[in-house]
Amino acid sequence: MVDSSSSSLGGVKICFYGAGSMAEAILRGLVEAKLTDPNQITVMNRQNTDRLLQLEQQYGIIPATTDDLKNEALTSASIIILGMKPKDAANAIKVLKPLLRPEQLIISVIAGLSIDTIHQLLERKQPIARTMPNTSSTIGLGATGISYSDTVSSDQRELTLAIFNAVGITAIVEEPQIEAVTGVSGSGPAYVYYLMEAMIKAGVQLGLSPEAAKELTVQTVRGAAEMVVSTGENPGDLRRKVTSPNGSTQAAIEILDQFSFQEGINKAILRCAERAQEMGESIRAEAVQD
Ligand SMILES: NC(=O)C1=CN([C@@H]2O[C@H](COP(=O)(O)OP(=O)(O)OC[C@H]3O[C@@H](n4cnc5c(N)ncnc54)[C@H](O)[C@@H]3O)[C@@H](O)[C@H]2O)C=CC1
Ligand SMILES: O=C(O)[C@@H]1CCC=N1
Repeated sequence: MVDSSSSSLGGVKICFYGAGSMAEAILRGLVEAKLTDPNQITVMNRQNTDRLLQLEQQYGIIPATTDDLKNEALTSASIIILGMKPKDAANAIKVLKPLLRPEQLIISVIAGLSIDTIHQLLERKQPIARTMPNTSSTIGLGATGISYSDTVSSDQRELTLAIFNAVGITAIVEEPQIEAVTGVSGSGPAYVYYLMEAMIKAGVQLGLSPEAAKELTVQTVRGAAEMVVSTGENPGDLRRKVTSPNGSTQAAIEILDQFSFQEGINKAILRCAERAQEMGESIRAEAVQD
């Protein structure tokens, strides 16, 4: 089920544990949609205080710059969002373990990290929302897959939806399908940018200025996506409408087929999902080491 509705987060305290690009995309959405008061949001990272102060200046959120402030932020939040890289996750979760109260909701955006591994690292069945957003959340056009542990209450499910619906659309999936979400939409923006890079390069090769090639490419990708949304037609049907028999588009598609374009995309997405699983297994290995 895909959902794009939103509701208010009221006075719920949210702590971003990790303050990188994904954390910023989400907190920016929350603040700009006025879903929560910025002073209900605390942000922390490992050591880059300048980054926290920049986020404070830009969004009005509260930076947790000392160990005491970090501990207080983690202890007092109703929701803790794990936003570190997979390689840093095991250590960060171990630090969190003695500070947590049983009813605090953990939302993870970390690729590959399973609910079971988080439970193992915490040695208890904390409520967990495992999510896979994407960077388009920055402009409110994100696509986020969400799965919940059994211990997440219905209020916590609503809060999770409110957070991610503030930055785009959401789809609730069973946990094993989160890797598929990573393959399709988590990493998906990168495939589209890669396609755009190739289109711009070819345009320049054919004599367009770099600026014109870029503008035409960007508008084409934007227009194509918007056509699917506003007409409700399938991408395949829309493609066929562009493709006149024996015309220039058909000639282009034949070349793409010659280079196994669709197979390439298929294999890329399958490998992406597999890689996410491998990253998750590395974190699990750290969890069982202790
Ligand atoms: N960038 C993307 O397109 C997407 C990323 N993700 C996931 O989001 C997570 C974060 O990715 P980015 O924001 O791109 O990474 P990033 O490198 O921009 O940010 C990571 C943040 O975690 C902090 N951190 C690391 N260890 C910490 C610790 N022990 N305590 C406190 N803070 C700590 C770092 O200081 C930094 O602020 C990753 O796990 C990734 O799998 C999910 C979907 C899309
Ligand atoms: O490349 C990565 O591992 C992350 C996960 C989804 C997008 N970026």
